[in-house]
Amino acid sequence: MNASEDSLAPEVRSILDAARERPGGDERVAVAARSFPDAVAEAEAEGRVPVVAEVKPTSPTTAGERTDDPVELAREMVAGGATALSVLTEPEHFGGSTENLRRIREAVDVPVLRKDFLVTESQLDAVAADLVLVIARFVGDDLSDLVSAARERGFQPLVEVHDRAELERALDAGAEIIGVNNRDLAKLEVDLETFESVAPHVPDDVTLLAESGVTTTADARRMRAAGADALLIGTAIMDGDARANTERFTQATAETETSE
Ligand SMILES: O=C(O)c1ccccc1NCC(=O)[C@H](O)[C@H](O)COP(=O)(O)O
Repeated sequence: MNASEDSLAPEVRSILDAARERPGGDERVAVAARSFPDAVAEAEAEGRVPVVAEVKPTSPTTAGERTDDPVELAREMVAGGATALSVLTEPEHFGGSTENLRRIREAVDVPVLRKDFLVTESQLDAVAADLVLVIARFVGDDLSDLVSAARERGFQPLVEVHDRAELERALDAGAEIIGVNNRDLAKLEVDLETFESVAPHVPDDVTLLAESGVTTTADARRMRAAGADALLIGTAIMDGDARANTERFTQATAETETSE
């Protein structure tokens, strides 16, 4: 365990330990990815807030588990105007699976992000997706190699950062799609100021996501005003009617006041 890992919340340590044990795929995947930047541009052109809606059955910070068909949930999110979907594939702590992702990607035509805690190159080969998450804090010095390995397979890597030092590492690794996670993996606390403090330092040609903690349309507008090209929203969409919830966020433009 290095110093940075030492400070992780116990739940996150457990996620990381499980990730290190998880096997990779048998064969190298080759993906013809649906372009995420193009999907973001299309949403903007149509007057929708670009939302990446997350199929997240449960999590260490959520009570209970949503057990309805993930494919139906995904279809509802797309019907609500989601620009892309994020699908948890982590099984032990988030109730996800690679099979969920495979079925969802087959059922929808928007880009699909594989949301997992990947730490080795072979884990990229477990399932095809349009985007794959690489968390700067979890992969340490392997960040550049994992970004390259993801691209070699056709994935669009989404590099997740939490502070400026991680942002610099992501940029050095050649990241073109970056997510600033408002959730601090050391304490599991969410603070939207995290995005606001990191976003001004992100170059304009990067597609920038605000991740975690967007629970109201006011939060959505706040993240957009701070420079988010897209919003990654899980809990607030999974809690109740996924289509109506997604619709509320995709219509949360600065001009539109929507009720919560
Ligand atoms: O969501 C959690 O409880 C969690 C706990 C520990 C590590 C990661 C966690 N979440 C992963 C995510 O990145 C979120 O699912 C995603 O950003 C959506 O967040 P939210 O809209 O706040 O559900």
